[in-house]
Amino acid sequence: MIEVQNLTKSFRMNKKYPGFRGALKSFFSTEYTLKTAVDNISFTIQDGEIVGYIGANGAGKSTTIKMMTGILTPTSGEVRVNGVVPYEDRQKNARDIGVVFGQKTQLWWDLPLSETFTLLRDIYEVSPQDFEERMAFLDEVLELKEFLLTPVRALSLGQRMRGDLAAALIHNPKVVYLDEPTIGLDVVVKENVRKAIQKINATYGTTVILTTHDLTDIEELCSRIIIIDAGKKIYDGNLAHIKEKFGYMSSVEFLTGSPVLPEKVEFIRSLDPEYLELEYGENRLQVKFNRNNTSTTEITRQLMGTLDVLEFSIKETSIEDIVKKIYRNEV
Ligand SMILES: Nc1ncnc2c1ncn2[C@@H]1O[C@H](COP(=O)(O)OP(=O)(O)OP(=O)(O)O)[C@@H](O)[C@H]1O
Repeated sequence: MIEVQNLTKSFRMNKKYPGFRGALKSFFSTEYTLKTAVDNISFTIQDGEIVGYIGANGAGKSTTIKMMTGILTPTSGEVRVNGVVPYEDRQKNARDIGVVFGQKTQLWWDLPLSETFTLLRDIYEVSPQDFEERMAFLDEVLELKEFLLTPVRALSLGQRMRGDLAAALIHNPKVVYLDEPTIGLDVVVKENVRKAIQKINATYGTTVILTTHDLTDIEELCSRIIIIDAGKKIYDGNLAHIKEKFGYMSSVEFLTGSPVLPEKVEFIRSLDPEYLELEYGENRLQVKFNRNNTSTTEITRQLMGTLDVLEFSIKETSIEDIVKKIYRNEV
């Protein structure tokens, strides 16, 4: 079980002054400002859960994960992972967790993947029999065989990510932290990685904490999500509840040859008075609406007549949109 209680992390930063002289002054100054990246967050995660930990850029996700994995010490509050305080007992904690940072590899760059695995086997003191079993399972779910002997630097991004996942799981950890595990991958590899995560969770009851900006990752993997914004927890609950509200949200963007005049487009609100939002930009208009109330075709048809449309595209609902809605207490 993971218990996070009143967790807070503030960073001290040298006060910034403008210009070159200002930069020098900041460098030698003893004045500082405090940035609170994680602000009094509490939650409990049960064994075997897959929890999506989501929020906009800079919301405080990585900082929370770093405290949960023991890389950072909180300013106040506490984390316990199966009774261990990660930043106080880093070695003990490391035996029970696996970590993947999608943006950075933890594999040895010049070694073939297979040697990284044997090194990890020795570091974690995995018995030869357990290692064999584990590798067979990981090969089955992640299809590693074809590139096991390739040096990591020569792997494609998708192969590298599968290798990173396998490396994080060799010692059969009870908890894995996956920070953007599908970032930059193509659709097919994303799907393979998701399937592997599901299978690992189902077979070994591994607890998974997942941060991602990809809504499909969340939909396919997480029954529970925790949403944070500006360091604070703003939602903790069922994904079904969020989907009911936002699963039908859609958005269409128009690029125009001349500026968009609000008085010419505001009439569109009548198609979906409950949800429709208009976002104006320079020669650009974005219309966000609920597909239960109207359709992309209807909106496009009506706006084609009044706007000087060069191009239009349909966009997925983003995490940022959902966070904004929650902030307005619409959930
Ligand atoms: N070492 C640090 N020193 C100062 N500020 C920091 C430090 N690490 C993070 N921050 C700040 O804390 C806030 C939260 O950062 P964090 O990396 O946790 O966000 P995030 O939700 O993971 O964002 P992203 O989705 O972009 O990775 C940001 O404003 C960031 O600039």
